[in-house]
Amino acid sequence: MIELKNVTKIFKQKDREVTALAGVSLKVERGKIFGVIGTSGAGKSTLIRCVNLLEKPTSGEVYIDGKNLTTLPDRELALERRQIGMIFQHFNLLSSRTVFENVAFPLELDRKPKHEVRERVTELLRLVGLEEKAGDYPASLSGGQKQRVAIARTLASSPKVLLCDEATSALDPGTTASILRLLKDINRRLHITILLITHEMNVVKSICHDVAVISQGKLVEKGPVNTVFSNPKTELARSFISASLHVEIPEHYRQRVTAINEGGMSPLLRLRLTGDTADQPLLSQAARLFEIDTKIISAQMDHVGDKNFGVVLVALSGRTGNYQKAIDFFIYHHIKVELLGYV
Ligand SMILES: Nc1ncnc2c1ncn2[C@@H]1O[C@H](COP(=O)(O)OP(=O)(O)OP(=O)(O)O)[C@@H](O)[C@H]1O
Repeated sequence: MIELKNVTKIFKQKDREVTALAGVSLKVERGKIFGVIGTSGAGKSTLIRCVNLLEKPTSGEVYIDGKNLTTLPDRELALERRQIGMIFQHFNLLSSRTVFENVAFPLELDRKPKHEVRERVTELLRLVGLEEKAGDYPASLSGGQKQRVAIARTLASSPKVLLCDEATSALDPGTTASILRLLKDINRRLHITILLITHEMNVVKSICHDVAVISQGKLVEKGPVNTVFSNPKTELARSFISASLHVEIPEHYRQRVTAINEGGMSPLLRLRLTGDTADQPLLSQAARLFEIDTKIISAQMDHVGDKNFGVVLVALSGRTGNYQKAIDFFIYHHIKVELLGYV
């Protein structure tokens, strides 16, 4: 449905060039939700803006539904763009228009008859759960409600593709979850293909089928979400996954932890479990094999599809001479181990 082939975007400034995208290729199958995740400046906005040619790629091709947009004359491109809806972090609503009038706007531009506009807008406001706000102005709405209006407005043109540019970044976690549920619902019910960009792995985890990780304008990793979560190949993907888990050293441990073992102290380890390691009872196996004890201090396990992953903070005790053997055992079984200090 969406295909980028070797897309490069170079911004030319007075004294230098910035390569925002360097040979990006990706394919989003019809009816799927595809997430692109990356840190600030990685090229996410440029990538999503290249899909509807708000930014013209310096080289490479962009296909929507099999049509190469990069070679279309402006008039045809304008027609194709109607099939591509877009929502933004800051909603971009028209403040002088009511909720109803905002959603009606694209239909009015299309010169649809009044009764058709009324019917369609009412239906869309029902879909996003805002029928009662039809006469209100954007200023009186919450962030989540504004984003619902923006979604309804973009759906008014019956797009085949929806591009979401950090659509939940300005929202609190509860509102984010409800907007993500709405996007998932739209994807399922209206069969709209969604490409979203985000810096939060939770967004990807909640609704995406596939994910790509972008760094310095390149896609460094991509695949089905459960494969990437269970077996991340790059350090960057791993760090996004851990950031979606909130495992902190508790304050009373933080105060006691020392960099050097002052004798008889317990190593404090952070264990990152992904893929098969998360399904195996490796902590108790290590305990039996090496006569050590593992005290769990903090932990969070999560799952995507049928794959588990998680982070566990443990303090080792027991047979002191076997600590390193236990750590080697974990590493051998593909657990990522960090020694945080001694307590
Ligand atoms: N119009 C422009 N002119 C020059 N450089 C630009 C322009 N737009 C983006 N860039 C540069 O391209 C790179 C990628 O920017 P982009 O906005 O795509 O990143 P991003 O991942 O969306 O970041 P953020 O999450 O902070 O929005 C950055 O180095 C940025 O400074």
